[in-house]
This record gives sequence, C-alpha cells and structure tokens, in this order.
Amino acid sequence: MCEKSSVSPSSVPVVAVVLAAGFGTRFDPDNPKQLVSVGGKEIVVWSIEAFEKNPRVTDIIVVVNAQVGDEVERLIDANGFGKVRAVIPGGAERSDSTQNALQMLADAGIPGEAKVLIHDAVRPFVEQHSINGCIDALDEFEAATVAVASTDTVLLTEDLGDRKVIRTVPDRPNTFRAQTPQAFRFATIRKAYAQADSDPDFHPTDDTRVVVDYLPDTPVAIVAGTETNLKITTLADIPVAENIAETISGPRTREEAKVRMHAVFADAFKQMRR
Ligand SMILES: Nc1ccn([C@@H]2O[C@H](COP(=O)(O)OP(=O)(O)OP(=O)(O)O)[C@@H](O)[C@H]2O)c(=O)n1
Ligand SMILES: C[C@](O)(CO)[C@H](O)COP(=O)(O)O
Repeated sequence: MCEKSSVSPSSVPVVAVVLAAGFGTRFDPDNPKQLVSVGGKEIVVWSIEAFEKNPRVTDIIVVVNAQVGDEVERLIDANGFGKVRAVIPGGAERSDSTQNALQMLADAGIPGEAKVLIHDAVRPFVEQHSINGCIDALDEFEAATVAVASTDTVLLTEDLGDRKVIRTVPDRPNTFRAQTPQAFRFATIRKAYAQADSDPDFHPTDDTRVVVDYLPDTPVAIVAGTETNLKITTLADIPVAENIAETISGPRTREEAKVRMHAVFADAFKQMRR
C-alpha cells in the first residue's frame, strides 16, 4: 500500500482501482462475468493485468464481492500481480464500491495529489494509450474519463406519461459514450463524493458524474477510448469479446473458442431452467 510521502510530481502515486464487486444481474448471476474466460484468460485477469503491466501505475486496489473474492485473490497470486496492495469488499452499488476503495486509500494516507484511475473489471481490453492518456490528463485537469465519440445521434429524453419523449438532441460532435478508466486527483474525487453523500437519492452510474454534478467548476477531460474497450454486460457480449481477444492474442483454435462459448451459454441455459 502506498506510504504517506512528500511527493514530487514524478513520484506521485498512480493508483488503479479495479471494480469487480458487481453481481452480473444482466449476465448470469450464477456465473460471475468477472471470472468468465475470454481468449483463455479470465476477464478480471485481463483488466488487472492491463494496469500491472503499465510502468506508470504504482499500486492496484481490487474491489470484490463475497461470490468472487476468494477466486480473484487466487488469480492475483497465480498471475503474480505484485502491484495489488489490497483486495477489499465492494458495496451494493458501483459508487459504493468506489467509495470503499477511496476510504481505504484515505486510511492508508495517500496524498491528495495522487492520481486515481477507476476501472470496470469487466472492460478487459482497455488499451495502454487510454491508461497513459488518463495519467497525462491529470497533469492538466483534476478529472478525466476515457470515452468514445458517438457515431449515432444521441437523444436526451424525459418522461411524458408512460412514454419517453425527446427533450434535446445534442450536436453530434459533443456526444460521447463514457468508458473507463475514469481518473481523478485523489482530493478531487473524495471532495465530490463527500458532497454527493448529502443526497441519498443520488445513484450515479459512473464516477465522473459525481464531479460533474457536485464540482461543476471542475472540468472533466475526455481521453480517447476505443470501440474494443467493451464493457461485458450481457451474455451476448461474450462472442464479441472472444473475437477481440483473438485479435489481441492471436488466433486460438476456432474449436477451442466454440467449446468455451458453448460452455458459457450451456451454463446460463442450465441456470435458466432451474
Ligand atoms: N456494486 C457494484 C456494482 C458494479 N461493480 C463493478 O462495476 C463494473 C461495471 O458494472 P456492471 O457492468 O453494471 O456490472 P454489474 O453491476 O455486475 O452488472 P449488473 O448491473 O448487470 O448487475 C463491473 O466491473 C462491476 O463488477 C462493482 O464493483 N460494485
Ligand atoms: C462506468 C461505465 O462503464 C461508463 O460507461 C458505466 O456507467 C457502468 O455502468 P454499469 O451499469 O455499472 O455497467
């Protein structure tokens, strides 16, 4: 764990928080997607590995739930991920898991200028240029997020009775889909969450919204993401992920990939028949 230190910019801690405490309700609650293998490697291993192999990342915190915690710890040991300083329990919502990690970092005394990168464990194919883009962006901004420009026109809606109706249509060049990592100076994200805690009805689906809503004068920079930085959300994402993994790792036997995919789907159908 990072020691309390007087840091110069070059030695400021760069801490990756890998969020793996979700319950996969849109996937298969009985087959945690964090532990599913694509390209022969568990999804959570892909994600932790991306930060382990980045020389600028100094520490990693992994956030888990009771269902996956033991296996994640085994995988961390088996893969020799030496930068992982702690595996801690998450919370009911994604933002609770983030806050558990932030509290742990505060208890460990990391400096306010530390760079914290918060990443979905189920985005296994995050690229090094996105991680480095976040680290660099924090030299100029207090917050930044990986995102991809929308190729569709985005519609912002509101409720009219039981229907959604369009409220505004933003100009296409100003529309992006958020990805992760989402990066912050430690003091900034802590301050934003401290202010957000006053609203029990605030349920953000990412971390940048906490800064946007509660620190409106703090710009959040966009860092280039990629279409392959896929968030694995439903079973339908597995074949796509297998193809991406094959592109990255090189062709595995098509038969192997087919067998693996059938196993995932067979397990899911078995659960559905219960
Ligand atoms: N309480 C939570 C909820 C989500 N996450 C993590 O946040 C990332 C994005 O969440 P999502 O894809 O929604 O995962 P789940 O919450 O598991 O999925 P679902 O919403 O379908 O239950 C995942 O890596 C997930 O493990 C987390 O650490 N703690
Ligand atoms: C953080 C995120 O990946 C940005 O797109 C997304 O909001 C996570 O949403 P989820 O419902 O927790 O998967």
